[in-house]
This record gives sequence, structure tokens and C-alpha cells, in this order.
Amino acid sequence: MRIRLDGVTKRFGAVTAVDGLTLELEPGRLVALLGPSGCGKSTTLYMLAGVLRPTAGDIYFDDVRVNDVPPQRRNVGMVFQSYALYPHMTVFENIAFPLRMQRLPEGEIRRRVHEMAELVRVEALLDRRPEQLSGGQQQRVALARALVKRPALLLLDEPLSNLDAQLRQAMRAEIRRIQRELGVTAVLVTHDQTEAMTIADWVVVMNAGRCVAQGTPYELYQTPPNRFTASFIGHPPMNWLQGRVSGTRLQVDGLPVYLPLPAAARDDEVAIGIRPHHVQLVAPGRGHLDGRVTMIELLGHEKLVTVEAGRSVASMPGGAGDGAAGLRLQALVPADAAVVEGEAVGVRLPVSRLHLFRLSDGSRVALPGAAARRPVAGPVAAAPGDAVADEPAEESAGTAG
Ligand SMILES: Nc1ncnc2c1ncn2[C@@H]1O[C@H](COP(=O)(O)OP(=O)(O)OP(=O)(O)O)[C@@H](O)[C@H]1O
Repeated sequence: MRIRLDGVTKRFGAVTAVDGLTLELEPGRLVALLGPSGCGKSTTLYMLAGVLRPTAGDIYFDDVRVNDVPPQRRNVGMVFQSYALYPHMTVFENIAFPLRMQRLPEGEIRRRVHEMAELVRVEALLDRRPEQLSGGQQQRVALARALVKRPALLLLDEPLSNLDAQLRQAMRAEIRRIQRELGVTAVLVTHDQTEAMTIADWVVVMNAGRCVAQGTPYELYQTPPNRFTASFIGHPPMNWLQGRVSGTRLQVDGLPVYLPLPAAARDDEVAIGIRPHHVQLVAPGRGHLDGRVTMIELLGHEKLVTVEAGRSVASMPGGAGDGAAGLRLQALVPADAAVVEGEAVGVRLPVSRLHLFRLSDGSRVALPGAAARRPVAGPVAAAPGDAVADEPAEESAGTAG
């Protein structure tokens, strides 16, 4: 089923929870509504369910306007964070409940409950009560109950947030499998960007009741259209610097050099984002700036290295001097990279990996060739002591001024 929201607004007294939201969701897709707490995700979901009515605007299921259609007539299945299973009923009866409400014949009910229990893999648990199930099992049952009436739209409200990390990952894959197998259009609400990115075909990023970006997870990660999306998507989060574009020159505040851009852009003050795994650590004096390693956090097969460039590095060869005071960057490097806390390092910022956003409105500065590459296989970080390898001509820095 195709879903269309046309200028949908929801106000609760003085609070505007959803503000003129216009969206079109393709049939069969799993769409994630992603955004910080209070941005209007759940309110949007409840309007799709029919539990809340828009204050203004229209909602269409295929081409039918559903603003006035009550929840029970919308053919929507819903799964909540809290599972909301009926505690006094067995798993079988929980799953059968929506079919009993439809007064289907007993044989048909049995057949469909078993079919659904098989799909979500709870056939062995049909005689148990919810209290005798683990969180993950309860969530599977909730999913089966939402799907048993073959809804045209599946709504998932933070369905995995009560599960531990490992189970959450397993259930993500399960929801994806089941949604694909049934081909049902689904909308998932989450504030967890990893969840949205791993599970969804399409991600709608919301802030303050509005859609600020939408696209495939890959597009939003590779070329975030604005600063809000860039800072919200990706983990560990982007590093942020500030600077100014003039023609094909990028002057980063605190850097003694300017970086040549692959194409000219309008002169503007910019926020400069770079993901930690694109920050390269090199020998002091061999990068764009020098700093000191102030923290190392081991994350498994990688480690997150915090580098601060301040006044203390002014005297180092190639040091950034006073202008670099307060620059702080994080680099993600292989766990076995030879980096030591307290040591001086050089930091290289590959121009093609920089994301530029206008300070005025947060919009992306489009630069052909910049930050549009596919992710490289393998680490890009070099250990201190390594030279900056084969620096392409267009990425070499000029002297500021
Ligand atoms: N029934 C209500 N009465 C008044 N204000 C409400 C009501 N429901 C939601 N709001 C407000 O509307 C805004 C959006 O809430 P909503 O629950 O949609 O956000 P959310 O993005 O789902 O947040 P979370 O991730 O915390 O669940 C918030 O400011 C919230 O306080």
C-alpha cells in the first residue's frame, strides 16, 4: 500500500508535534522515522494508525483519504515497545485475538495462527503465557499478532528498545526477513540511527515535527543533505570544524594552511564535518595539523583516538600555533595501530572526505567529487611514523593567506 501524507500537522494545545509533514511512502518498503526525542515520530505513527487525527492536512492510503477512517477499519497492524500482550491469554490466543474479533471460523483461525507462529518462529511456545516468555519471544508474539490479520500497513513503535543489544540485533534481522517475506509496507519509529540504517529501505529524518531529510540509508550517510542529518547519522559521530570557503579554497579555522576544493563554491562560512574513520593519523609535521593524543578508547577491532591541537603544539615542527587552540578531533583507527596516549601526532584531513554545510542554514555545499566516493575497503588511517601516502595533487594544502 502506498502512503501519502500531505501537509499533515498535529497540535496538542500550544505544542505543534507534527508540522506540515509531506511524505510519500512506496508500497512494500520498510520506512524508518528517525529523529531525536520529541520530534513527532510517534505522533506521526499514531496518525497513521488512526488513533490521533491530524489538526490539518490529509493522509492517504493508496488514493483513499483516511483522515476520518477509524483505527479498526484501516487494516493496520501495530507493534509497541511494551509488547502489550494479553497476560491472561496463551500465545496461541494472543495471536488469534484479532481473528476472533473478525469472527473467522475456528479452522481458519487455527491455520492462520500456526502459519504466523511458524513465520515468527514461536510454534513451540503456543501454549505458554506471556510471563513464561523472554523479551525477544514476547516481541515475536506481538509481531505475529500484528501480522495475523494480514494488514496492509505494519507500524512499529520502537519495537526493539526493551531488548538487550545482542537480541536487538537478531530481532532487527528477523523483522526485516518477515517484512520482506510478506511484502507488507512498514513504518518503524526509532531514535536509534543504527537501527534505522540497518533495517530500513528508506529513512525519514525528523526534527521539530518536520522532515529534514529522506533517502536510502546509504545516501543519507554518504551525502547528508544538511548538517542536522550529518550529525545525527553515523557512529561515532562526525567531527566538526569551522571555516570559510572562497572559490576553490577552504580555510579551516585553526589550520595554518588552506585546502584546495575540487570545485568552486559560493563564498561562505561553513561547518566542516569529517567522520572519525576518515581522519588520518600520521607522523607529526606530515599532516594538515599537529596535536597530541589525549584519549584512546578501544572499541573492539578499532580504537577511537582523541587528538587535541592547542597552544602546546605551537612549537612543534609544522605546529599549528595559537590559531589551533581548542581543535579537537577523533580518529577511528585499527586497534593495533601504534598510537600512544600523550604522544604528538599529525592529522590529515582528506579533502574528498570533508562534508561542508553553510553556517547560515545548515544546507550542504555541493562539491563535485567531494565526499561522494564509495566507502573504501580496509582502514585508511596510518599509524604515526608512516608518511602521508601518495597525497593526490588536488588534496595537497597551500599556505594560508
Ligand atoms: N497527548 C499529548 N499532549 C500534549 N503534548 C503531546 C502529546 N503527545 C505528544 N506531545 C508532544 O508532542 C511532541 C512530539 O511527541 P512525540 O511523542 O511524537 O515525539 P517522538 O519523536 O515520538 O519522541 P520519543 O522518541 O521521545 O517518543 C513532544 O513535544 C510531546 O511532548
